Amino acid sequence: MAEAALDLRGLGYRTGAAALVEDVTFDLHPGEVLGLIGPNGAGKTTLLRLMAGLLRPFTGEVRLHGRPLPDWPARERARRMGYLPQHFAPHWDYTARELLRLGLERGGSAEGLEDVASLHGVAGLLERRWSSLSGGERARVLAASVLATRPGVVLADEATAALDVGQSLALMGRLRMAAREGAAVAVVVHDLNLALAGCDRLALLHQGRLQALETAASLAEDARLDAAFGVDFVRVRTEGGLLLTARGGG
Ligand SMILES: Nc1ncnc2c1ncn2[C@@H]1O[C@H](COP(=O)(O)OP(=O)(O)OP(=O)(O)O)[C@@H](O)[C@H]1O
Repeated sequence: MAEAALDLRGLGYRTGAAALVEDVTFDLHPGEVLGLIGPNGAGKTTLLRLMAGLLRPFTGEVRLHGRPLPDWPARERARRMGYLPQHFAPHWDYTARELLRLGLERGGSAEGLEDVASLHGVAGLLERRWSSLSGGERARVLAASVLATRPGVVLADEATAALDVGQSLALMGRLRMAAREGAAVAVVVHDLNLALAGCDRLALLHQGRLQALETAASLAEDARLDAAFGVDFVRVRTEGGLLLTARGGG
């Protein structure tokens, strides 16, 4: 496998006495889409923010292309990493065009704005102000402004949460496209079937700890999934792979 784009070693984070992330170690490789899954409060957002360098770990470290994150000049790091937050509110009521332009400038990209908008399915929204966009439209514009710069590492926190099923699949497709072009992608996904369909490997977090890190197909069969979510999953075999459906709380 290619050299890691991001490597996490013994990563830990706490507030007061509570450990939000504990002893997490894994590599994220160019060309892969890694899904971060786990129940509410498992530590997925905290882990993603540690990976993005937005939080400083209490233990361990994150390295980007072999170099510790704090050693990267902020601008260089921002150019190499695209971060899609769970919640985003711009400081100003920008139009989608302005947000896309800001994204392209931040990434030092020479790509044409109209081309990028078409590629990401937001050409029809360019003149709309942020305040006028629906939740799903905002998510699409935000994703476009981050992916437009073709960052080498893409970290997306529940980027599909506000999207309908078609748009969710389309966004997962764009993350896949970024990976094919060489990006290392980590995405927090709540919809397990979307995660199974769209990710190469899945990292299962529970109570701040990495419970499993396996191929999506393998984790789908793993009883640790049921244990983490407190659910007996029914596994339905289809031509496209396993589908998970929940039987009820344990
Ligand atoms: N600043 C903070 N102070 C105290 N506790 C926090 C803080 N930030 C997060 N937590 C707690 O840490 C745990 C992990 O939070 P995190 O947002 O990382 O979980 P998550 O897996 O992303 O959850 P969800 O699926 O609900 O979005 C939660 O119990 C949360 O309440």
